[in-house]
Amino acid sequence: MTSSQELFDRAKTLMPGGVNSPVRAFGQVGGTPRFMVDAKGPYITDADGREYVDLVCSWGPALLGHSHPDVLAAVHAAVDHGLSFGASTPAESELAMLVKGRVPGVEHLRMVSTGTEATMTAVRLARGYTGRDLIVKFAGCYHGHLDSLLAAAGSGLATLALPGSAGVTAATAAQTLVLPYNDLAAVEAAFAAHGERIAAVITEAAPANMGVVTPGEGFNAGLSRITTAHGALLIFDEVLTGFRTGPAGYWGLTGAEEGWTPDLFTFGKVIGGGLPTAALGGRLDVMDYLAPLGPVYQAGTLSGNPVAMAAGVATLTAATSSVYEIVDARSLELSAALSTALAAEGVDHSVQRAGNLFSVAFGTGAHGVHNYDDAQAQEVFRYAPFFHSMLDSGVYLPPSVFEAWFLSGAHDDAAMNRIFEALPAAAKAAASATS
Ligand SMILES: Cc1ncc(COP(=O)(O)O)c(C=O)c1O
Ligand SMILES: N[C@H](C=O)CCC(=O)O
Repeated sequence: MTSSQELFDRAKTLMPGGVNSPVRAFGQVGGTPRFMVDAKGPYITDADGREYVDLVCSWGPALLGHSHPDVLAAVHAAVDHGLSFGASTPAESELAMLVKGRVPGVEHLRMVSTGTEATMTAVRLARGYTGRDLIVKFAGCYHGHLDSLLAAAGSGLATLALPGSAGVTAATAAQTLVLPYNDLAAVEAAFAAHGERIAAVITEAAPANMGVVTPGEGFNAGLSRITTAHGALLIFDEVLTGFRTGPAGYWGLTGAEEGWTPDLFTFGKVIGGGLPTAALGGRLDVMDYLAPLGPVYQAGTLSGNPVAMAAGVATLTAATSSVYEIVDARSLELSAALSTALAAEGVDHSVQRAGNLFSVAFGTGAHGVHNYDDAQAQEVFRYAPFFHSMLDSGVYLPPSVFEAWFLSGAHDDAAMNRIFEALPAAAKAAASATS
């Protein structure tokens, strides 16, 4: 009996499934979730003292690696002045200025505590601003666990093979139109049929919750064009991609060059540097529709928490162009090595990429994954033996084939070599998997 097993057995008597977020439960890969007690740089250590190269990075926030000295120092300094004031602080504006400096389309910003709160508020704001009721989302895109966006939601729902969530009323579900990803014709058709009722289209800037999917050439630009033409808003969910795929997120790699800007952005993960902070921001006239200036209500006891703000400011300050260069280069190296190892064992696969984000899909061949149907049609059964082989070799991957792999600026040669050495055995395990 390992410490993780003992801790998991105890947790199961205290919490549903023994976890506080479903993907942590190893439901798709089986076995005992590792209980973690320490994380530094590219490594994470479990309760049994086993150290792993971490390719989860807290599901994205640890862009700089774990326990970055600048972030820890900023947090310690903030803690010395108190944990929470329930009042405005200078650090909120410092973080907002850093965001605006990177993403000029963010004219005003509202801090919240989780990505879910950011997207939930963006949806309410879009409805309030436009006076319309329908929201368009794409199958396989995950935007957090708000009722209206849980249909065909990817992430943990994909992992558990759930089409949506119980507890969402039919009336709420009916106000969400779910369309296939990467299909602009379907978007045009939805607007032709319901254009005067659609408040917003929400999309992951680059989907990473059905595995990674590359937005097709012109797809995001097309969403911007169509929504603008119909007086609807485009909500660009950068909770996962924001400040990770580049200094200005995925928009910085696409919209900035193509000359379009979404009406609203949502951010999470990296913006809080590992503490619970997220945000929504965008057009001034839309954002100022929020209370106290406007009629759309939103609030939060811990919003703009001073310790979280300090972590966010320190993280964005330390995330210089050289950090992005490292993450981009490591991502290319690792996805190439992954593909080489799988090909050597004759495993049909595609490495799915969007900026520096990537994931693997099995049995998808030359076609790859372009939407949720493709993602669900893959040979999911090959991932569990692949995952456990990597885990046994000291590499901690996301415990679901539908999640992205995350690197950091701290993934040095030693960490990368450990991953490279683990790949051949894992590829062999994937090759011999049976459904
Ligand atoms: C694209 C995207 N949007 C929203 C969310 C929700 O964020 P949170 O888990 O902080 O509520 C997530 C991840 O969880 C995400 O990946
Ligand atoms: N896919 C999710 C976020 O990006 C995984 C994190 C979670 O829900 O626990």
